Amino acid sequence: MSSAERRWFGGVERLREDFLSAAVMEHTEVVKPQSLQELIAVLHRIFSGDEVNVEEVQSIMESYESNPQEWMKYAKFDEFRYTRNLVDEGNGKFNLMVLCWGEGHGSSIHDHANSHCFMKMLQGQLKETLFEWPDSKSHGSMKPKSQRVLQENQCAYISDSIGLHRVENVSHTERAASLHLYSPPFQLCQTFDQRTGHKNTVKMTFWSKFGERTTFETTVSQENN
Ligand SMILES: N[C@@H](CS(=O)O)C(=O)O
Ligand SMILES: [Fe+2]
Repeated sequence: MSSAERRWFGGVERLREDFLSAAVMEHTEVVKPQSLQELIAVLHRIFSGDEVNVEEVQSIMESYESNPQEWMKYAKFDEFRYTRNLVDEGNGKFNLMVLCWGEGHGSSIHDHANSHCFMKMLQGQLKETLFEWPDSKSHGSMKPKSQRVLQENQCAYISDSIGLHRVENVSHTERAASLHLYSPPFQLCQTFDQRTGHKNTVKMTFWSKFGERTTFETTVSQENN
């Protein structure tokens, strides 16, 4: 590409960014991000204020059409459990990450530390099972409230007021990848024993940050899977 062409493309990109910013500010909500980079730019704009419009975030994340080339550098799988790979720190307002689920990998039943949690499928399918918060008096097992299979490009939402969930890649042949946004960001969550309802606080760690594998010391305490 010549430098003149580069300038031209740069100009077009800026125009598109201005358009997206204006659309988001006016809540026209018809913005379809054309790339992961553009999705991140729109999310920064949406989260620049103090309020979170759940439907708006959900619909924008859903309208991004997953393109593996754009998120491949974050998709680092482990043989034994699902991995959490940080993509963007959202100016301190949110964490955006790619979660990589090998065949049969799943999370424990957990909460989301009072944050909003958006979960968009990038590849494959994930089964989400919802649970009620266990009653402190009843010592019995936790019964599933509902279950659904999330399909490619779908974006689900959960928060502690909706309940708890377990997420699983039940496929024996296909891996899965999902894009998660948490606002505000958090590092600790609670996991629950399905048989007793007993809970534990666990630290959530990153397998990689910005496409670079994090060191052993910071990943050793991952326990939510
Ligand atoms: N909330 C989980 C992933 S999931 O099972 O929704 C996490 O951040 O590790
Ligand atoms: Fe979760």
